[in-house]
Amino acid sequence: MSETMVGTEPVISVRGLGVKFTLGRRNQGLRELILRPGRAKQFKAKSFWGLRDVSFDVHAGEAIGVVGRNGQGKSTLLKMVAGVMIPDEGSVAVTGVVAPLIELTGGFVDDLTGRENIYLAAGLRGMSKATIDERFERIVDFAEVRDFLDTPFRHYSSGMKVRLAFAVMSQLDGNILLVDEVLAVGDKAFREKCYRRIRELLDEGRTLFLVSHNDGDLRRFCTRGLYLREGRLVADGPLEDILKRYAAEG
Ligand SMILES: Nc1ncnc2c1ncn2[C@@H]1O[C@H](COP(=O)(O)OP(=O)(O)OP(=O)(O)O)[C@@H](O)[C@H]1O
Repeated sequence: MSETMVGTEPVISVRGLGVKFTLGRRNQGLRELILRPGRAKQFKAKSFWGLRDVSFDVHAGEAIGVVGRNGQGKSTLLKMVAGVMIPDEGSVAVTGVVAPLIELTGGFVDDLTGRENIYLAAGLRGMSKATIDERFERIVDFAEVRDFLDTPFRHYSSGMKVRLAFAVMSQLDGNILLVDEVLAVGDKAFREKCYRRIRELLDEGRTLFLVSHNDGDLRRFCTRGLYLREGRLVADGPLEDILKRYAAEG
């Protein structure tokens, strides 16, 4: 954290955050199910904490890399900051607006054209029609889908889908940028373009949360790291220290 941040209010404040998941676990194999159908409805619910006792503050302009092995709570943490999940314990306070570059194509509709999806996705995230009109060309240029604008989204290649979704989301005005593995998708040229766009957004003073398994991507943007293990925040500090610790334990 720089000297100027000391004393300023955090843009994200997470306190004692806990999220509990319940998995429906079938108690019988298929054989049992067929041979003894009367007992086929026996299930055992299994609960576990996806996140537990997580606390930290983030100040405006910080760029944070979130690391941890598969299934340790990284995406869940970003979803909590995005406000798309409700905590079972603790709290997440966010000042400002979040631009979530997570589950990118989630809000896109297969039957609508690229053009319609741009208006729908940006509109749903609070962008006015006038602003979308104004940024439309920029979005289309970035996504390189001009020839497919009036084609239904379902006919886009998977790379084209992600390109269009990233192009829309990265034009949102949110002061907090959440990026979850989108850089792992797409070809090299598109990744470079995403890097440039993220750098621009950072230079404008946005706050970044980046989940990645790629140390190069983390080092490129982030100065601070959060290390999650089994839903617990086991380390929070300078990115290099966090990467070292993760490498030693991972
Ligand atoms: N809605 C849900 N219901 C039940 N379990 C869930 C749900 N969402 C996540 N989980 C579980 O919570 C744990 C943490 O998941 P999460 O997606 O946050 O991990 P991650 O660290 O992002 O993993 P990866 O590196 O594989 O993307 C996993 O065991 C996952 O299966």
